Amino acid sequence: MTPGIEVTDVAVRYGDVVALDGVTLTVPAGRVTGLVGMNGSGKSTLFKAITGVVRPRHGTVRIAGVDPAAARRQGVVGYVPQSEDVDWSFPVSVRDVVMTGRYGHQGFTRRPRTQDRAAVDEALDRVDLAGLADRQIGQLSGGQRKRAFVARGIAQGARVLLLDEPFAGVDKRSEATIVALLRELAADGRTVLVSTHDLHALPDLADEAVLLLHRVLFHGPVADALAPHRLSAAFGLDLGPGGPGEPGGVPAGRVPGVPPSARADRLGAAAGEGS
Ligand SMILES: Nc1ncnc2c1ncn2[C@@H]1O[C@H](COP(=O)(O)OP(=O)(O)OP(=O)(O)O)[C@@H](O)[C@H]1O
Repeated sequence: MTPGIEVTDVAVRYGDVVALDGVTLTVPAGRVTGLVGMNGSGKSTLFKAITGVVRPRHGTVRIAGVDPAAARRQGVVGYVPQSEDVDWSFPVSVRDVVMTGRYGHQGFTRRPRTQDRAAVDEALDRVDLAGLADRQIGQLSGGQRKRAFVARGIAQGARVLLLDEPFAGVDKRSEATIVALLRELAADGRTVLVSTHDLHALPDLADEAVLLLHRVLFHGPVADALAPHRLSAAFGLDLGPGGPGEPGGVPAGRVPGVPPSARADRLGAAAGEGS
């Protein structure tokens, strides 16, 4: 089977800031992979390199066997942005957001055809949002908003789904719904790469985990990624003798001191990424 994403020796800098340095990683299709790292470790930059939004100084990225530009043209990658990257007051409905996933199928007139409407309805059904399709996107809960963007990826026909912090601002019940959905989408053969600070969510969410700190510190089974010495290296913390939530370890859940960054692009810009 073609690997979902192959990143080879990728380096990205912003001026003097080294965001990624020698990142080599193969993300398999048919599994959910968790991308874990502290604030500023390069997770969003890795997503941007995969979607072709930033061009690495050196190294290569292949998505389902093609380069990021071709993957973008072919609609191979679906991107679910961080909540902070979306203007939720933008006057568009949930259906409109999902329809942006069909742009690549519509030709330059961007006029939805019957098959586009059918694909959008099917995607909304799949994420259980059919009943909320005509609501303004900002009137959804945090978890529903994430599912709307997942539906956009499904409508697009994306074989690779990238989710940037999908559990930030989402309650536990919605989180469980999203985890179940992502597992189903991976079981269909898609590649699912999810960045998260939420170590508590990781065992249910992911089949494997990548620890990132500008380079890949570890890639393997989730249980091994959660070993205290590995988390300590990834987060620069003294976690004590136990792992997260264990005696002597940091409290279960979010790692302290690593809040999601606050960025505020327009919905249109976010919706354009990866589509
Ligand atoms: N546009 C930019 N210009 C300059 N530096 C940047 C830019 N974007 C990111 N950086 C820097 O690159 C490094 C990696 O940032 P990146 O956003 O990829 O990390 P992250 O792991 O996604 O963090 P977060 O959890 O906050 O989203 C950080 O040091 C960040 O300050």
